[in-house]
Amino acid sequence: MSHSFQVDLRGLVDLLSHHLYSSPKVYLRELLQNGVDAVTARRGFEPDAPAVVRLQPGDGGLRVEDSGVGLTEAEVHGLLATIGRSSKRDGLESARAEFLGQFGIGLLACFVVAEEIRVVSRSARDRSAPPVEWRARDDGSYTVRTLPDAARTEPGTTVHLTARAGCADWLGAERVTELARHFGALLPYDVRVGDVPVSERPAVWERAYSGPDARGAALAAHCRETFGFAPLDAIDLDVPLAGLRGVAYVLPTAVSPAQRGAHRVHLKGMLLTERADELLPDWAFFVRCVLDSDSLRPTASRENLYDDDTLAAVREVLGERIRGWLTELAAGDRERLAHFLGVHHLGVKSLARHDPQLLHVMLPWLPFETTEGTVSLDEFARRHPVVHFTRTAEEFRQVSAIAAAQGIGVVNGGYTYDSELVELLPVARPGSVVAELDTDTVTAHLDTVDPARELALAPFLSVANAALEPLGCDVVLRAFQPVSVPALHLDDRDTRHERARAEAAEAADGLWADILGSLRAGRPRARLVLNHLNPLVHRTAAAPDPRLAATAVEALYGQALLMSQRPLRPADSALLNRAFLGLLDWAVRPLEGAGGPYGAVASGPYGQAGVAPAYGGEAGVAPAYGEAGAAPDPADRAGDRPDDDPTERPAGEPR
Ligand SMILES: Nc1ncnc2c1ncn2[C@@H]1O[C@H](COP(=O)(O)OP(=O)(O)OP(=O)(O)O)[C@@H](O)[C@H]1O
Repeated sequence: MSHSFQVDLRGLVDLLSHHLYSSPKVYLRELLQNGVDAVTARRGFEPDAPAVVRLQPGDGGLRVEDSGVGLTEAEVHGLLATIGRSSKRDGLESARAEFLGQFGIGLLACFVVAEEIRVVSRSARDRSAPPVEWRARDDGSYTVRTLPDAARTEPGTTVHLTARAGCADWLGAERVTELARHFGALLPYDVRVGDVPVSERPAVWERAYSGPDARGAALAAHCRETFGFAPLDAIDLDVPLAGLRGVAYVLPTAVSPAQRGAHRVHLKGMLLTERADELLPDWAFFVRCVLDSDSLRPTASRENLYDDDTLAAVREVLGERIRGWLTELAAGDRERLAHFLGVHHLGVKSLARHDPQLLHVMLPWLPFETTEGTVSLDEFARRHPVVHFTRTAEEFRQVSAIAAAQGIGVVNGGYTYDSELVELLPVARPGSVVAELDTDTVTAHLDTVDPARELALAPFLSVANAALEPLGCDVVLRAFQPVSVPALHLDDRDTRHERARAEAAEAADGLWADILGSLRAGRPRARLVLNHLNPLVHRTAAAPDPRLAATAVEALYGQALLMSQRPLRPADSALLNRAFLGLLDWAVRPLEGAGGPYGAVASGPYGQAGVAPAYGGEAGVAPAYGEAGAAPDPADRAGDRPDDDPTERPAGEPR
């Protein structure tokens, strides 16, 4: 024996109100939608039929009357009283396209705010059929009865809602007016609350204006009202073939490309959502849209867009439109383009990576940081036969001043998308040559020092190399501009990766160490290039005491590191600290003894205990290179100072 499902209406309403709809306000959208669909259905066979939906709040309830197709008694049983049955789904796909509803659950939304729904309807299809009344309660019971002819003379439907306890507000005049405007301002028919029209049609982007300025001002005002910002520009989105009408407003300030746009989408005039985030391609994050579409479909909650092929096609078409606007600006309105790029160059760069045509169009306008300031790649490529670039901003900072002084043009590829775009340059500008700048290229561009001079400085270079050995850094001597830069720290990513790998290999054991060892690409060395033209480097090389020279080289290393703006490792911070104190120590040393400018320190405020003896024993006697053997062991140096308290160094921090 077969049975039919029973429906617990209260459970169903609870499901809708708590899990499908975001707010009770949707009840009004469902009523508007049914009224509009009924008018559309009637006009399908009676084109001149009146097209009115009137909402009348009052007496703790709401009345919604439409001049639509109406229902016969049989249809009331079959459609209103059958959950999930819809007259709008029965026809062909093309028939469904005309209507807003399709699921057959909309009327149930009224039970979220009403305890009783009473419908009085008269069919336009069968004028001989009497008016019919359907009365349904939220416990699932309903009654149907026919009414005398006089109860409703004209075709159409009136829905009466009686507020559920605590929900009278939702049916009050103020709330109903607000909601009707919110959802229904662009509906195609005459929608009123009482006698006050709700409709704002034609939409602001479809109205006739006295000229472009008046239109621009109206759109700007609309954008402020809708999104709360004054747009940089407005892009028309009319694409009749795709059933799309609307406008995209360009944001006046930069936003993160990761931020999903909240667009306002109407379906056949009815507001579907104010938070559509899948409407545009990701790169178009610099606009906010208001759109009315005939082709897109809603999800069952009617609060978002159904993600299907149609949405993908719409995304494509809208992207095309926004791209077209950009191309037009580049061709004809440079001032506006510059203004736009000043704010949104990141979005355009992101787009240009995947769009050779746009890259070609925008290349003369997109700004890049280079050794010649902020210029376009186009212009830069014209000036430099080889466009060098760094992959990180930090590498750029390390080398930009030096590279510029040697005549090497470098682009900072460290900003988002920039290195990708530089690498695409040969595609956009055939014949251009692009090369990544590494430490070897920079060093190769620096002049070598006269071999005899370098030989004479060999003892100093040996001290310098020994001083930086614990930091994995080689010291080389070159002559370069600007003279004011004493030292250049070169440490590219490959070197750093290789060093990190080597450190991991040392810490690991067994198989893992072998694997890491087999990956070894070469000696992981950073490089400190001392500038032979710089007077300070001269004086350092001529320092009478190798220990002073070593401390000065450490300080030069620290300064070069700071200039490169690279994050400091603990070993680097320790070195900076040590070098600073070491130099201070050397600087104040003449105070020792009785001959200093402040008289004898022995009896001074510091007393005897404050006097630091010079390194190596006798105060003031500094061993020259060659004497006292090799350079001091940097690991020992700090420790043999009497005032160097090892307890002040953070535990585990390398010296
Ligand atoms: N005002 C009305 N005039 C004429 N028919 C109506 C009216 N309201 C509802 N109906 C009929 O009742 C059916 C069910 O309505 P309901 O609102 O539950 O679902 P729907 O509008 O078909 O779909 P959806 O759930 O997507 O809104 C409709 O398909 C329609 O045939």
